[in-house]
Amino acid sequence: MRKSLPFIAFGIIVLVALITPLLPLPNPVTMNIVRRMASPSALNWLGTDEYGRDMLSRLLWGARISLAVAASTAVLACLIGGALGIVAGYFGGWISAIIMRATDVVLCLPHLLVAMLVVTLFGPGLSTLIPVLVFVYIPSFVRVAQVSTAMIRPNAFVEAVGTLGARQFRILTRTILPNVAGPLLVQVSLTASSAIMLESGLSFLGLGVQPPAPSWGSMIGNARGVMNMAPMLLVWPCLALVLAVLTINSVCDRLRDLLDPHQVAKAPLKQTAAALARRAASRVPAAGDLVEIRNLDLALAGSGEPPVNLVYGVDLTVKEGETLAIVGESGSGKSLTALALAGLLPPAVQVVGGSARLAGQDMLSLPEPELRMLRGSAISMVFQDPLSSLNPVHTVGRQLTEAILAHRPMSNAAAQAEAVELLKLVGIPDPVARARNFPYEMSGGMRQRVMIAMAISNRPSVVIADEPTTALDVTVQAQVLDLLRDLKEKEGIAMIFIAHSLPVVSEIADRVAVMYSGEIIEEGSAHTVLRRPMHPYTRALIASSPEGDDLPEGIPGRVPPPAARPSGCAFRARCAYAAEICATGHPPLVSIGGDHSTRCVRWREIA
Ligand SMILES: Nc1ncnc2c1ncn2[C@@H]1O[C@H](COP(=O)(O)OP(=O)(O)OP(=O)(O)O)[C@@H](O)[C@H]1O
Repeated sequence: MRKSLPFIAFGIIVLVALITPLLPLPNPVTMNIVRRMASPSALNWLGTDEYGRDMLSRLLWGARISLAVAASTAVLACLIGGALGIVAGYFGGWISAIIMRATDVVLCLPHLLVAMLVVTLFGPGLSTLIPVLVFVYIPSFVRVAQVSTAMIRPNAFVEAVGTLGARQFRILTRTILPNVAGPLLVQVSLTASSAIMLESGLSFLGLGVQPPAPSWGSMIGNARGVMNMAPMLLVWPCLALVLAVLTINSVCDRLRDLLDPHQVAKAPLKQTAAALARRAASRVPAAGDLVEIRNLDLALAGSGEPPVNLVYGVDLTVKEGETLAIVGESGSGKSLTALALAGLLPPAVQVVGGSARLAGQDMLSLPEPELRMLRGSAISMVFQDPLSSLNPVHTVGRQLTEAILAHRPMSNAAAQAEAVELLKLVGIPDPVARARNFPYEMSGGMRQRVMIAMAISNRPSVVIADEPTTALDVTVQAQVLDLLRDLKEKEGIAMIFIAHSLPVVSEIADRVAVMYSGEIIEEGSAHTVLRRPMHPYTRALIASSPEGDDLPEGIPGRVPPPAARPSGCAFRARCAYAAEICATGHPPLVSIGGDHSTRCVRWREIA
């Protein structure tokens, strides 16, 4: 309820502004000199102004103008600035240079002075005010959209859509736009509250909404002259202004929280978080599966387009204390499968079927607030790049302390002591001094240890480690793998370990699932899959990163893009064992003894 309060308050403000013409209020511009500056009464609930006009009526009609100016300014600036920013971020080069330099120039101009100049030249009124406000707010949208697009542009999925022959316009609108919509939406709400302030400032100076039309700014300006005799005339419009801006800012904060699934739960949720985590833990069937992913189908949904399947019918289970490794080349669907379990799928990717249960709780049907409480407490993640996952402006000790306090109510001092213990547990020497370091003061290996400490800080039942050693050099890789293995043995935490290379997972995994082109093609105990691989793709993966002095053998070709997945076996175009039968029908995942299964129809010949 507390979380939806800003939306409720905003909804009430908008509703009241919309129905103002229907309310039985006195005309906001009709003067009544006899009742000048009258005190509040049954006739005029908030009294009258210096011309005898009803204050309540003027406030509500003024709200309509303020909100209309704010909404049209924010939407128009978002459309123009967002489009320019996406184009600049996507194409880069001279196009970006021109757009961004022009943006810099506009940003250098003081908003209020530009608005005053234009309004003075072209005359006051809404038809001048709105375009000038749109002009001064466009640059902030350009910047947000440009930065977000430039960050998404290098991702494999953007290139994949391009290689399918999609036109630039389609890539921009269907692939990039859904990924930058979140930050743009937050900017819309920020701009709306800022535009209300600017409009009021201009109206106060007599350059905005023209009398006798009511506007909060002009009401403040008029009340200033009579504030000695009727101070409340100044209070009401100021109060309306403060309330509207505060409400829009709170909506903006909530939007940011809702649109950023990586945010951890805030302090008020501590009790519920702990309760949920306990509830989740208590649901674990005695010797049952902690994680149970069944028939998971994920797709890239474009408006009006048939969805492109990215992950097909994935079935996976992880028992308590067990480590499951998901292995495969880039683009095989490993990360999306794990992200679905954590409720962290990118906005463009949708669940089209199946379930992903953690301790019996279907994570795909949980609302975001509950998911957020479980993240960090029942399930946590270690990402590939610790530098971008750690906040550069806080010490690692503080970040660890906050991670603990977000889920467990305790004193700050106790959380700090626990943070130091955690640093010690993950093998960081001199943990008390290291807790005071900023992330940039640590080596890559140290930072990854901090990330691991953070992931286990609330004793989750399962940790997802998404290529945690890829960004590290070989020696440090081995140390981090040793640490994860130790933690798994000492703490009994289950783990889903995502990797490209099979030898890496041989160190740590109990079971291995090999993924190719969105589906599992082989699964079994780590020992069996590594010693007796029964799918040519698994064999090729092992040969591509051999142990010892053997030379690696590259796998010819590349993973087919999701929209161009061939019929039959998806690996057949790259497979040395491919035969006619591989092109007919989709090969099922068949059990070939014990818990070992493969999707290769020719596994007997391979054996
Ligand atoms: N936000 C997204 N929008 C559109 N497509 C996406 C998105 N994220 C992933 N994909 C696509 O989904 C498919 C599977 O991606 P996923 O990241 O799960 O692969 P992966 O095996 O984990 O690869 P990597 O090892 O590179 O992380 C890829 O084709 C990828 O391009």
